Amino acid sequence: MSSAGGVRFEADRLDDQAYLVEGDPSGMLRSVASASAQVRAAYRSAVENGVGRAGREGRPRAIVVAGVGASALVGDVIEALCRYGAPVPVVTVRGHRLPGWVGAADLVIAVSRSGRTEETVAVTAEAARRGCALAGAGTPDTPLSALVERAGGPYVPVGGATGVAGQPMATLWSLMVPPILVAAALGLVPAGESEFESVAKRLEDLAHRCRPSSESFINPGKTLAMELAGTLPVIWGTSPLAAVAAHRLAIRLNEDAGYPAIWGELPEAAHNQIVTFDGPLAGRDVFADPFADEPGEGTRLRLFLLRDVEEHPQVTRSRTAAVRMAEDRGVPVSEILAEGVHPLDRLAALIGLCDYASVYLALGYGTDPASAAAARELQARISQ
Ligand SMILES: O=P(O)(O)OC[C@H]1O[C@](O)(CO)[C@@H](O)[C@@H]1O
Repeated sequence: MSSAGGVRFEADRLDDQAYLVEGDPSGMLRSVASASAQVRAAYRSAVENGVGRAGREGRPRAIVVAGVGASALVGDVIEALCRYGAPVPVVTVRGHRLPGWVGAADLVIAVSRSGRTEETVAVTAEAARRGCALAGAGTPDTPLSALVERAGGPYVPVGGATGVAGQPMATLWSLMVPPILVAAALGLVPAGESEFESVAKRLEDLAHRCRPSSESFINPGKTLAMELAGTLPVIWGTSPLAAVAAHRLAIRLNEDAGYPAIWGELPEAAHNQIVTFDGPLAGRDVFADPFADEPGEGTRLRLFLLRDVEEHPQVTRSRTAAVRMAEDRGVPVSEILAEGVHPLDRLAALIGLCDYASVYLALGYGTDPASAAAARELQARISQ
């Protein structure tokens, strides 16, 4: 048993079927299980809504993806997919303003589940004023959809769902598939029906293995949640794409469980975050833990390596050395190896598992994974 902020993580809860329903009133576990359905539906909807027209006027000079939070990860995924093979730069803008260089030769893809997020709407409006080509994904009949449609761009509607199914964190795949298909229409990413079907199958398989009725000792989602519990997680990706999954896990932990997390990417993290293995938060209790049952129990640093089979050889050396160094210093390490040939398959393998782990972690702490109350409070405070 571990505790944080006076809230106990109770592993038993993860195998208590009644609690998994009661403790998750909005059905976040069901929304994670819907990932494969999201992929299939978003593929159909993107095709029906004409994402293919993005390629008709030739390639843009650059692609800018506008979004914040989970929606901004879509830009990071496209950037990671395009980084080494595509002749077009991809930049994600998480803020209110477009960089000065963006102009009429560029394509701006706006991503927002709500279609109303202040930053994303502001950037898209600025892009429209500068004459950029626009595309988008999110809720229809919103300020965002109006901007994209007025500019003649494809806008792929994402659900009309309310509750947890309407939350950006719960709809990553619905938001991600259409912009990737825009990049595919531009010849930048090899992704079509068969690739997305394979992603859907992988997510389906994970949903089966991580289902609530599968017990902790054979359930990889519950196992990962138990490894996360009581730690300050340092999550590293070993490739650009795996780093997006690391970022995704960190922000899911924040939003689902109110849990802190540090994420990074090798080789960069080997130049700075590795020093934390020698720091005051490593290898022993870091927060006084009034509920600890055993001496030595409490929150401490733990390294989570999200591994991609496509690692730079020097990253492989760096990772191997970092694991040894962590073990020498008493920092526990969990490694998750992404399976799959296509990069999207490997991304799905990592994100699919991490999404379950994050929700199970929240439930183990008795937290409603759909509340994200502080983020809403802040938005409400600044919108007045
Ligand atoms: O996709 P949207 O609706 O623009 O929301 C962006 C982000 O804002 C939040 O709703 C928090 O304010 C996050 O949950 C989400 O990832």
